[in-house]
Amino acid sequence: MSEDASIVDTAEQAARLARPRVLEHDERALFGGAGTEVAFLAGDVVFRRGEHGRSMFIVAAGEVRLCFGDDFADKLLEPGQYFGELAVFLGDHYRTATVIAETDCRLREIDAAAFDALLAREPVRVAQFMRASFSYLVAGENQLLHGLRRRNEDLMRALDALRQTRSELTLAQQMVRSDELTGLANRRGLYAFLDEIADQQLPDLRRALLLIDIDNFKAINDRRGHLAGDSALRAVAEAVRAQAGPFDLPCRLGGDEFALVLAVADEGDLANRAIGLCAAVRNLRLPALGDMRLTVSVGAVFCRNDTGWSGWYSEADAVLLRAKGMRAPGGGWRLG
Ligand SMILES: Nc1nc2c(ncn2[C@@H]2O[C@H](COP(=O)(O)OP(=O)(O)OP(=O)(O)O)[C@@H](O)[C@H]2O)c(=O)[nH]1
Repeated sequence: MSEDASIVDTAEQAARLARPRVLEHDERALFGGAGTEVAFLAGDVVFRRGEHGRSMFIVAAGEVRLCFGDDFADKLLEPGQYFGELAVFLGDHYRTATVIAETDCRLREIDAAAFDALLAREPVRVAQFMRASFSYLVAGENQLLHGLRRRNEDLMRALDALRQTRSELTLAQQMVRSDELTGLANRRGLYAFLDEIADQQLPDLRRALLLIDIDNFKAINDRRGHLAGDSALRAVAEAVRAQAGPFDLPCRLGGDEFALVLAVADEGDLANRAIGLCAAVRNLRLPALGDMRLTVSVGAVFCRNDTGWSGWYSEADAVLLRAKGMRAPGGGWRLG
C-alpha cells in the first residue's frame, strides 16, 4: 500500500480516476434544463488559462481540448464530460487550463446563478455531484504527485550518476597530475600549480621554487639494481614531502629530479628548508643501498612578480646546474 492509501491505493488507480469524468445518467437529467447551450467552431477558445472563471461547461456535442501547459498532458473531453466546475464550486477561481474547441461543438454553460438555483432546488443531488467531482479532482492531484515523485526519483538518479562521473573525473585528473612511483605531483601537476599561483598573493609570505636532483643516482641503479633505485626515489620523495607546508607543492619531475614550490617567510626560512632537505636526504639509511649514501643538489629562487613562472623555472634550473657543479660532498644548495 502506498502512503497515499487513504485517498488512492495505487498510481494505476489514480490514473483511472483522473480520466475526465463522465456525468451519470441522473446528473445529466439534473443539468439538462439548467444554464444555456453555446455553440463553438473548431479552434474557438472557450476560455484561457489565468482568466477569472464564472461558469462550468458540459460537453453536449463535439470535443474540446484542455491545455494545461508546463509539460502537462492535454485532456480531450467528449459529450457527457464537463470542465471548469471549480468556478461554480468556489465562486472565485482563475482558470488553470486554456480550453479550445477541438471540433465544432455545443457546450452547456452553467453559471454561478444557475448552479446556485440548482443547489437550492436539488441540494442532495448537487452535493453528490460535487463529492464525485472533488474525488476526481483529488485523483488528478494524486496523479500529478505520482508523476512529480517519479520525476524527482529520475532526477536523483541522474544526480547520483553525475556525482559518480565527477568523482571519477577528479580521480582521473589527480592520476594524470601525479607521479605513480612516489605519489607526488608530476611535471604536469607542477605546471598546473604554477599556473594557479602565478597571480596569487600570500600575505607575509614569499613564493620560492626549489629544483632538486639526486647526485650520482645512476650509480645506485648500476650497483644495487633498479628496485633499490626505486626505493631510493621513494625515500627522497618523502624527504621532499616533509619540507612542504599547507601552501606548498612537492613534485617528482621524472628520473631523479624533484621540485618543491614553497611559501616562505624570508631568506632564512628558505635556507632552513633547503638545508633541512639536504640533511634529511644525507641521513637516510636504506637497507637496499647497503653502504651507499644519498645526497641531493638544490637550486632555489624566489618567484618574482615581474616574470612568469617559466622565468622562475629557467632561473632555478640554472642555479641547480651551478649547485651540481660544486659537487659538495654532502650535497648542497644555492640561491639564485
Ligand atoms: N630506479 C629508477 N631509475 C630511474 C628511474 N627514472 C630514471 N632513472 C634512472 O636515473 C638515472 C639518472 O641518471 P643521470 O641523469 O645521469 O643522473 P645522475 O647519475 O644522478 O648524475 P648527476 O645528476 O650528474 O649526479 C638514469 O640511470 C635513469 O635510468 C626510475 O623510475 N627508477
